[in-house]
Amino acid sequence: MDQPIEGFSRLSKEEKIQWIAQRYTRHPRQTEALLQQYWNPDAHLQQLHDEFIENTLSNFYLPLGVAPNFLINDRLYAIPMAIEESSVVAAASKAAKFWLERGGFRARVLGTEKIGQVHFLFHGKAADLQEFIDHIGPVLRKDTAGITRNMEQRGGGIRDIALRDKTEAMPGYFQLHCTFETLDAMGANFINSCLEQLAATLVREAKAYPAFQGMEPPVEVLMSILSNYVPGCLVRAEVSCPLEALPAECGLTGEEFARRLVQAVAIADCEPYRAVTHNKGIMNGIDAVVIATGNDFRAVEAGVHAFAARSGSYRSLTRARIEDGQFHFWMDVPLALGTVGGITSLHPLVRFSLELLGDPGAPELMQVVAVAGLAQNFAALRSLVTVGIQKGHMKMHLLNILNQLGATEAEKTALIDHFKNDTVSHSAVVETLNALRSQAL
Ligand SMILES: CC(C)(COP(=O)([O-])OP(=O)([O-])OC[C@H]1O[C@@H](n2cnc3c(N)ncnc32)[C@H](O)[C@@H]1OP(=O)([O-])[O-])[C@@H](O)C(=O)NCCC(=O)NCCSC(=O)C[C@@](C)(O)CC(=O)[O-]
Ligand SMILES: NC(=O)C1=CN([C@@H]2O[C@H](COP(=O)(O)OP(=O)(O)OC[C@H]3O[C@@H](n4cnc5c(N)ncnc54)[C@H](O)[C@@H]3O)[C@@H](O)[C@H]2O)C=CC1
Repeated sequence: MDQPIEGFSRLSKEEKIQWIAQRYTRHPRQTEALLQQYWNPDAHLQQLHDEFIENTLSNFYLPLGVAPNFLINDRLYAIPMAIEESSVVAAASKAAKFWLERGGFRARVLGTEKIGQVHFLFHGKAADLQEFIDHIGPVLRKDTAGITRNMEQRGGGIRDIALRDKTEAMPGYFQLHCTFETLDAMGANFINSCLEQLAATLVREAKAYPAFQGMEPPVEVLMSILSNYVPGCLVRAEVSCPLEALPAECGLTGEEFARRLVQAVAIADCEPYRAVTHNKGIMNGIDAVVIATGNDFRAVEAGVHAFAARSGSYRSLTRARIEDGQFHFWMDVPLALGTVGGITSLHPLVRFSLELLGDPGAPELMQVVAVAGLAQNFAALRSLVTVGIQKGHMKMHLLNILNQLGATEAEKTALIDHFKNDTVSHSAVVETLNALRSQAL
């Protein structure tokens, strides 16, 4: 019977690789060579990357691309994008060019409020609890002063601490629902440190509170954790142009093109099956920049999709309308991002990405990321309501297919030329490559 391993975390990286390769792979020597092939030759740099996570075996390459020509609030950006999917960077680049010629993107931060909660049980009267929380308010602030001092000096800190009664959802369940300002930090560690101190103060003061004597325990804290749902940490990205400035594509007038875009967004707003893919396309843009700048894309994804469902059904993140001869297209999206903290100062390519963006603060990065998402959605919808997604997407995917087939550089050049005017499909590429190879025999 397969045996588990004890003390894996204490093995050296080489020992970990050896055990994994021998235990789980068909050709252990080749596995070891493969994992070592992806190590960086600079041992110091490799150690830095090893230490980002636990049980590191190797590095996992993700392409880092760039989309130039993004005019955002009258400033030109080249946006770094880390993503494995073909056509995403091309689509963003094409959308950037399109709107560059039409006044560019506008973006503005609507709020930067972060959320954290202490989840606890209390089985007395809610009114008594509210009186108690009001009573210990100054102590809650005093006990967290050591944690919040520097953040407050920067203008941030704990904004509010409020009792929330959740007993209708679960007997005895109450929250300290807290709001924070964390400036250029995403703030998870700062918020969680504050919450754990608030919880300790809550328990300590409840035990000493006269009205709670005899309650054992008066308060039971279950969890102290930030929320990744941040509807108050919101940024708006938008574009607009006169209908006549829209391209007459595929025989459509600019107005007909705009109408189809508005209808495509309306479908994503009323049909969840479409909304999920519509928003996935937006996240192609958002995640690529979030990853390139060393931010936590899991936190962003969870919060954005919760926001898309805030009405009670899952809907489009973007909006579109035609008004007074103008096409308007925009998105409000919650983004808790950091330009300090996490790995933002550690990872050399993250530092490159932030430098590429002009070393923005978190509010400016929020705007760039939101614009990348809006641009991605525009590019996808522009294809979907005209020539279809496959023409462009598969044109970009062609190289992946040719690499899968082991095409030579000469064969790649010939087939890229061949498919300039034909829609790429895997079977068509195989047939064309085989015909080319049989001619060469
Ligand atoms: C793919 C394109 C851009 C081709 O578009 P095209 O018209 O064939 O490209 P082009 O050769 O005319 O070039 C126009 C511009 O596109 C960009 N571009 C063009 N080619 C490249 C390239 N090789 N490398 C870098 N950039 C490229 C670049 O900006 C270029 O300008 P230039 O640099 O020449 O001055 C277009 O068809 C497009 O935007 N399609 C949409 C593709 C897309 O949305 N991809 C996302 C993945 S599909 C998905 O997951 C999302 C989706 C669709 O499911 C979301 C949804 O359902 O809503
Ligand atoms: N559920 C979640 O989203 C969770 C995420 N994380 C991780 O937490 C990390 C982010 O945590 P943070 O507290 O943001 O990072 P952090 O703790 O690494 O750094 C933030 C600190 O930077 C300092 N700082 C310096 N200049 C600042 C400025 N201008 N503005 C604000 N702070 C400044 C402050 O001391 C601040 O507390 C991410 O890597 C994330 O993956 C951790 C736990 C949970």
